[in-house]
Amino acid sequence: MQKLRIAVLISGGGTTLKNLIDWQLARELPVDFQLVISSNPDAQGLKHARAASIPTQIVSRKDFATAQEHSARIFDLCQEHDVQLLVMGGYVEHLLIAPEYENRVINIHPSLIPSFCGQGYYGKRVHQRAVEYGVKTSGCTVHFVDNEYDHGPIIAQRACAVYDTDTSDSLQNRVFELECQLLPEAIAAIAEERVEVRGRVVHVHAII
Ligand SMILES: Nc1nc2c(c(=O)[nH]1)N[C@@H](CN(C=O)c1ccc(C(=O)N[C@@H](CCC(=O)O)C(=O)O)cc1)CN2
Ligand SMILES: NCC(=O)N[C@@H]1O[C@H](COP(=O)([O-])[O-])[C@@H](O)[C@H]1O
Repeated sequence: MQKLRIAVLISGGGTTLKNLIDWQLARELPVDFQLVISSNPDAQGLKHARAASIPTQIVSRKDFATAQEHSARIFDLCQEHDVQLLVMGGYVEHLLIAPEYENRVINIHPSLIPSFCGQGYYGKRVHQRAVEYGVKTSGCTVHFVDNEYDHGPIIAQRACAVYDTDTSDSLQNRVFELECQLLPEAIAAIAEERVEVRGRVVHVHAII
């Protein structure tokens, strides 16, 4: 099978990127990493990319007048590297999708969308607010990215319990374990051409 040419967008620790690299090294993910793009020159995640010999590019938001110009630079790089799928892993900037990349950008969000998502909801804040609200179930969501935060068609979700003894740290750890399975599974489904988008509804066809 042809491997899917992917790029990963990061802003910080790169824990999602590291997990994808580990899956690819274990030959459980049919992808070739073309590029890691960071919005932050000091992102720790860049070390994971360099250790895996993946080319890196820094595209800082502050170097561009508008989110549109910043996003356009990111998609120009994707075109130059013939990227088929762009994956957000802890990316915090607002991305405006180039028409040719519609339904070719995905994100993993650490809650069950449409709960605890949108502007201001990223990283540990998501879990802090879920614990404060007292929900009994949380989880993670992989979705296609459109021009609104955490709004595009949902590809897959996985849930876990939330206990009244949980802190934002303990919940983050439990959800992250789910993320480490769900995102590679979703990417593999896209690579195997098993994912079909019909309006807002995504059909993920099983392997027969
Ligand atoms: N067009 C889209 N862009 C982005 C999406 C998306 O779904 N559509 N997802 C985010 C990732 N994300 C959660 O999954 C997320 C990240 C950041 C924010 C946020 O509130 N950001 C702050 C700025 C933070 C900073 O610069 O340090 C803000 O906008 O005020 C919300 C959701 C990535 N982009
Ligand atoms: N709203 C998006 C969001 O909150 N993403 C979350 O950032 C973490 C990875 O960040 P890292 O790569 O900086 O470790 C992941 O848990 C991901 O779900």
